[in-house]
Amino acid sequence: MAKLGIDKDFLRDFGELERSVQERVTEVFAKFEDATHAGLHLEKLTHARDGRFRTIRIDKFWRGVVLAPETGDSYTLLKVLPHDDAYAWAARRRASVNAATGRFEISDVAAVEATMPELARMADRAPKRLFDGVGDADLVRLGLDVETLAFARVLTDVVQLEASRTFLPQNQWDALYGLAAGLTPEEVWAELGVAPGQEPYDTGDLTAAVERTPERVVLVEGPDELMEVFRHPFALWRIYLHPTQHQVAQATFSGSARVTGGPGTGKTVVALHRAHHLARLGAGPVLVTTFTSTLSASLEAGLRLLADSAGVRDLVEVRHVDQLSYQIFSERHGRAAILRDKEEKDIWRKIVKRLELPFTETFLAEEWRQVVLAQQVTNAAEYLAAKRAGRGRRLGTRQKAQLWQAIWEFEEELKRRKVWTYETICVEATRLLAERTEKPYRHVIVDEAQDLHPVQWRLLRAAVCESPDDMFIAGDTHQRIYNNRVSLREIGIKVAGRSARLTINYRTTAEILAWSLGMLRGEPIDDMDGSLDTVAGYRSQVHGLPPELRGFRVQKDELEALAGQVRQWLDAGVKPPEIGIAARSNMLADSVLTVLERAGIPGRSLAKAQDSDDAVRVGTMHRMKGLEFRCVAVVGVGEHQVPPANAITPVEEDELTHAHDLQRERCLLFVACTRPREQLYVSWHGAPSAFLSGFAG
Ligand SMILES: Nc1ncnc2c1ncn2[C@@H]1O[C@H](COP(=O)(O)OP(=O)(O)OP(=O)(O)O)[C@@H](O)[C@H]1O
Repeated sequence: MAKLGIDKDFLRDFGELERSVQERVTEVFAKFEDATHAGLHLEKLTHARDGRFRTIRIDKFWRGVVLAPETGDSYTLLKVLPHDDAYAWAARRRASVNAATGRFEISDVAAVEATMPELARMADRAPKRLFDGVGDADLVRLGLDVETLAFARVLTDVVQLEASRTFLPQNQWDALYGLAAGLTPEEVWAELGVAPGQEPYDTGDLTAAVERTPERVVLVEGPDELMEVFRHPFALWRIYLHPTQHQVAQATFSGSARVTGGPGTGKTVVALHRAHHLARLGAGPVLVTTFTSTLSASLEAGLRLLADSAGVRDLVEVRHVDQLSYQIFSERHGRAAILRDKEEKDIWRKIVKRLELPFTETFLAEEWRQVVLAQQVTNAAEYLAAKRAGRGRRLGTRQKAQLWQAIWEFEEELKRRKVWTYETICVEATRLLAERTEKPYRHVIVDEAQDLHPVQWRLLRAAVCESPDDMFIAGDTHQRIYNNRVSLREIGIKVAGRSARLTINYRTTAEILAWSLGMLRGEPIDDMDGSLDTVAGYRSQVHGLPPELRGFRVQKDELEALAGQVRQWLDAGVKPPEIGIAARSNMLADSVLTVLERAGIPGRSLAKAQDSDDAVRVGTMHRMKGLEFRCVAVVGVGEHQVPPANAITPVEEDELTHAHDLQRERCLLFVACTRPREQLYVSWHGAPSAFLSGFAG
């Protein structure tokens, strides 16, 4: 039976073809098997560099370009173009097999030949070349063929390399780009998904190579599968995974595992694929969880796109972690009365006053959350012995005794009022789960892991037995936006030796990514497992405009200019929901909504938006976590607004917490700035935020 492969680049083009052409393409390829048997429709090119390219008639005007094997009957659809363009496209190119990865690649040989002489001339005059520090043996080991090696040797800067992305063989370009981004040959090797000691592949067997390239070619067995691929042409992540993403999503781990990586590197994509994979294996229920309802709704939507059968879908449950703890709690105790933030502050305030304590209520609340709840402290002796690693202010025994008295009174007050906080519900739910011998889930998958509190981690740990593939954790500590710092080891989650790091950003442009990363440079950020995380090697392969930074004298001018910017995006054809506006405070987000309304632009708060709302999304930076838009404006990034004074513990109260607060605020701005796919606009009035120093001009 003939096998048809669909190349990733074609699927992207397919989404942009006119509907009538899309329908015709679908019809032609639904009958592809008959067509190839009849041997009628595939036409050989006369002046081809690669004799294996064929064209196929779509209609009078359009032609498909198909790669046909020398033997066997597996075909790959590469392009659909107007007649002459299709022939010209195929005539310039060659298909090959990468010796290191075994993957199939296409190169635009004509472009390589046309560019080489000028690059060589420039290289002769240049003092240094881009890959002077890497020997031929390493480049060959990384899969470079003779032509690409010669090409790499005349490159003098990374801009030339970036410009060659469209014509060099894909994996070979990836290897060069990884080296140019500062990765070692070994790191590049690992990223390409090549096992250590892997023998070179047979570069003559194209059919095997196509089958070995799932990140680029999806093989369809019949018309139904074909329709399914064509149904969501822009959701490429459903079908084509980077080798590292694929490996992590499908691996069998002897225990818990995790994936890390910068913004937009596909951690959520991997988490979804993993959930799907584990559900397919069918060992038991899979929980997919995270820390907010907005995020769990977007995970749910992603899974709906991915899960192809009801059986698989039924095994996966998506819910955010507080929802899970509340459910377990309420099954036993019924509804819980939740203590509101304001009430909590009042209780602490009264205790401070009554005991005449030299601490603020914020300090006490943090001490309760970050020490007592985080470490399951239940009595004075345990509190005296507890680690206060994340807390800067040193306390003497007498002060600790005072603090314990305050915390004890607070907990007694909660009991007296019969009220709960999300954390105490979580603690109780964990206790209930610990009593059960049957755990509710066989696998737990956590997204945005950096923002879970230790009590939430304990709940999740208690929801699944320790076993192979029990927990899978996706997160990025550079995007931590709450004060929750956790050591996975201390919670009983061991991921050492079972971690993967993603480095290619699929969301944002290289310009936006580089600018945003500048904001974090030099910040020491933990990796939740006893070491420091790094941003080394993060890169994007797409280019666009640099971020636009604008300062104003007063807020009124800033917001008016924002409305003008949004109008400009809309006029350029960006749809309202593809625009996101982030502000540090709810109040500023509300002002933005008012200004948009006055300008006649539909706006919707992210807290209330439904998928179907045709409006610009406006919300706090916190709400932007995990989301993405074509264009993003981050407003109010002034010296007094970011960070806001009330979010930063005074240095004289607690030095370490002060530093952590600043880091968290910096990361929050980083999160907001890494949401756009195409354009970023950042504005302020008065002096810019200190976080922009060195960037804002
Ligand atoms: N293999 C892939 N092919 C195409 N697109 C991809 C791939 N992997 C991820 N993407 C796209 O990249 C974008 C970012 O992916 P995702 O949200 O999973 O990243 P993330 O690492 O979780 O991001 P963040 O940490 O910033 O929330 C999404 O639009 C996703 O569809």
